[in-house]
Amino acid sequence: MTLVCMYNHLKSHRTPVLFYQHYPARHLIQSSHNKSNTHLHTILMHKMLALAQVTLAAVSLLFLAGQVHSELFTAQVELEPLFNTQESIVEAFESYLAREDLRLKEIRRRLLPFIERGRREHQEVLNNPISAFLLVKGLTLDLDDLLTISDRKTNSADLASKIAAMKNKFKFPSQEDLGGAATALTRLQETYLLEPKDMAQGYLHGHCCSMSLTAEDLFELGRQNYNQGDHDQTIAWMNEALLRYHQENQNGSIANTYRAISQADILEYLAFSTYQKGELVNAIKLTEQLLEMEPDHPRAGGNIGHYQKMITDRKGEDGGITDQTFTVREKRATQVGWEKAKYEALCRGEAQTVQSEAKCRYVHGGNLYLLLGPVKQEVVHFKPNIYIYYDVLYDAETKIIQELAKPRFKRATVHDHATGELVTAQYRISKSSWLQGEEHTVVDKVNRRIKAVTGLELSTAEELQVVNYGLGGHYEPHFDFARRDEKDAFQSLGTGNRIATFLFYMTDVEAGGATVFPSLDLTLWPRKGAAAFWYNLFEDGNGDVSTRHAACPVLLGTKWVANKWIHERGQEFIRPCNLSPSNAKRTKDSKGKIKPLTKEKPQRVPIRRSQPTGSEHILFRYISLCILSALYIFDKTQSNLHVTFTYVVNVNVAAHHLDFILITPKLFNLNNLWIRLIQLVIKIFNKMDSSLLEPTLYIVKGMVIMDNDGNRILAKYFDNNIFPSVKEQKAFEKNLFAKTHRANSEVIMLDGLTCVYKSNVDLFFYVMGSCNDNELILMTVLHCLYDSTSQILRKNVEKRVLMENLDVVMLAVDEICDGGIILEADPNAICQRVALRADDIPIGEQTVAQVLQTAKEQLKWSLLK
Ligand SMILES: O=C(O)CCC(=O)C(=O)O
Ligand SMILES: [Fe+2]
Repeated sequence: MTLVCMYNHLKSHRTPVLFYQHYPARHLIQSSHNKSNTHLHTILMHKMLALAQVTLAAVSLLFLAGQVHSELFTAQVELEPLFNTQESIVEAFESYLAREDLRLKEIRRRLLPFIERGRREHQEVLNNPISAFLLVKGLTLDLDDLLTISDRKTNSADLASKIAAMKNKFKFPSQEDLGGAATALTRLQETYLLEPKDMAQGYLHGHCCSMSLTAEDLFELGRQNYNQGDHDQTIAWMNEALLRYHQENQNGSIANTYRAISQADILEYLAFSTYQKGELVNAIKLTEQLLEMEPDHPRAGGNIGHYQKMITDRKGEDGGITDQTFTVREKRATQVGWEKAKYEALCRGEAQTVQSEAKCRYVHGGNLYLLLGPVKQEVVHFKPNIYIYYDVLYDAETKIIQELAKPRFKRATVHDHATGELVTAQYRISKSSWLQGEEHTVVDKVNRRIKAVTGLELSTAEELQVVNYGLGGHYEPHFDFARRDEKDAFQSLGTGNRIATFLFYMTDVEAGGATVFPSLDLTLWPRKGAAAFWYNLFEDGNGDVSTRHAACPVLLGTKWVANKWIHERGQEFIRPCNLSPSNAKRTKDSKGKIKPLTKEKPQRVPIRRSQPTGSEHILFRYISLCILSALYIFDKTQSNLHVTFTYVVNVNVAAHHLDFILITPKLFNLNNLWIRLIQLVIKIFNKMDSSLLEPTLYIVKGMVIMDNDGNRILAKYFDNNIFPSVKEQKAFEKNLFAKTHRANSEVIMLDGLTCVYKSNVDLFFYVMGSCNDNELILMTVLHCLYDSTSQILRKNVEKRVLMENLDVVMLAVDEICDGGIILEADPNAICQRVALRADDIPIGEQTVAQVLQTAKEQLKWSLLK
């Protein structure tokens, strides 16, 4: 009976309660609501009543009665206003404390004559009638005054009413928010296998440091775990709470009288969870400790008897579960099943398989927008094909989308299979808004961009959904498409099922928050401005169950995404139905894991045109540059153009695509073809009204050649904004050399620049571009720099020979690139030109500066003739 009673007592906390649930004033309130809590509360009340916490009782009452806002924890942005609330609360308390200080000072002042009289010779006081009068007055009138001042409640009442007034003005979290926030920590702990002892000190998966937790905080987290029936976690948290309690007592950081919990409270949970785990001997030990601390404890004695009886009934067996044979991970897998365990492992960045065929490329999909700025596509998974597109959302657009979404945020819902209704669920913690294309040009632009990149029809797609994840916000494994047995799924829309998902990442997430595909062993880490894309349906219209995916809990930082669910209708000619058996549903193995399709023909990629080959990528980019260059020259001179550029474009307007013809680099007169071309380019630009990526001619930021000690031999920077002084340039070069001279790769990102490099014997060649630039173009420039140097040095690419021919190499650098614009990428052409110049002007007779000046002049005139 006793035991049942205790169990009930503990169980009675299952409903979420305020954080300091044991705070005396709150006990007062709660115990009147909840009879079963009365006993525990009475004990604590006795301890605390002396404090006469009228103020806090009033404030707490206010929270229970007042207006509080729920679900703030479901989106990070919703929590921001709490700082205002907090600030006002601090202000109100500061003013209360100042007035209380004054009051206490006054009491002290009025007490002084009492003390002084007491110190004087008693007879002396009595001999003086004035002093004697004051003695009498002191213990009558003055005492009354003192008591009145001591009992003055105006300050606390004022504080309470001030805070009461705040409820209409500021946002306050609700009990549900508190529960949600605590559950979030538990979720993070489970998913990322965090240790309570690390979390207690403010460590999150190696990320330091949030605020460390007090014994009361730790106790509350333990209690939350208890309420969820997780006794291992309860024990872990309560042990930490106990430890912290002792530390705090030792260093006197919390006044004992004001403590919201006692050691006995912690021990009670600890003992009971230990019992729940079946570890009876330990449970007895803990309960005995509890009894030592509180000999009158109402349940402890009875429980010990009960545990002992259980041990006797089991003939001395403890009944404890020996967990030692399992690792934490194995145990978790047995607790939560295959899929969740895999999901969590992928969230931690474990268990990923990188497909060897995965590769990056530039694609345009035959789309006019993308021809001028092809998108960077990475195929991160084949069958099903999952793509990442980089730099497809600008920061400025992200900001606007966030601002549009915020005022309309609603808690994200899920589709209830059984009822067909949209409901909120613990397994999806975020807030979202839907944005229509018509409401803002940015939304419209983004929609058109999705259409351009995917090649799919968007008129039947859902609106753009913008999502902000909350505390530990996540979305457990789910399908984006509706299963056949789902009631009412998308039927009312009349647009068919969700054929594909396009998911923008609007933030980088500091830790956690990945998108994972448990069946595919695939983790996608959010990268600001990038987007993931995949088909949810096979070509026969059946759902592809291997696309089941999840959003991992956000461990640190902020996660915003925006997704577009594209529907079947309208895609009939773009992605025609295919009933081939290779599109049959995938099957699962005994563990529930999706079996890979062995003979399936490759799924159609979302790009309608044939994929460009490696050299074509570079070509596309050059073409766009050429078109722009043509415009640039056109702009400068208005007529009579002479063009020095390498590539000429022949435009096939009728077919709505551009065919490119390579023509040898020679000066030639502008003829009809060029005029037509320029007219067409203007037309395309008009049509585009905004290009996908803003192409620029100023691609190269700098070129450097260093020796194998990292000393600069030749350096040229084209953008003064990046490194305004030589000192900064040299610091950058030092860093660049340190990072690259031993690395076995050819490209790195440094100080926001993409740097491609190549080394030979005792020389290092570098070409730098901005981080948005196409590495392939930078690579081409690098190869041109290297190959022309090699030709100039007659294949002796070494420091000594280079120093002897430095002037000619400098000329070559100028021929390759002027002010950041690439002029030529063909080493043969470069060598021809520098040879010409070098012969023309006997270099020995001029300074290098003069040579360069002349070279520049010539180039300028050849451009603007
Ligand atoms: O946020 C993510 O990473 C995935 C979101 C998602 O799967 C969804 O909203 O359906
Ligand atoms: Fe999804």
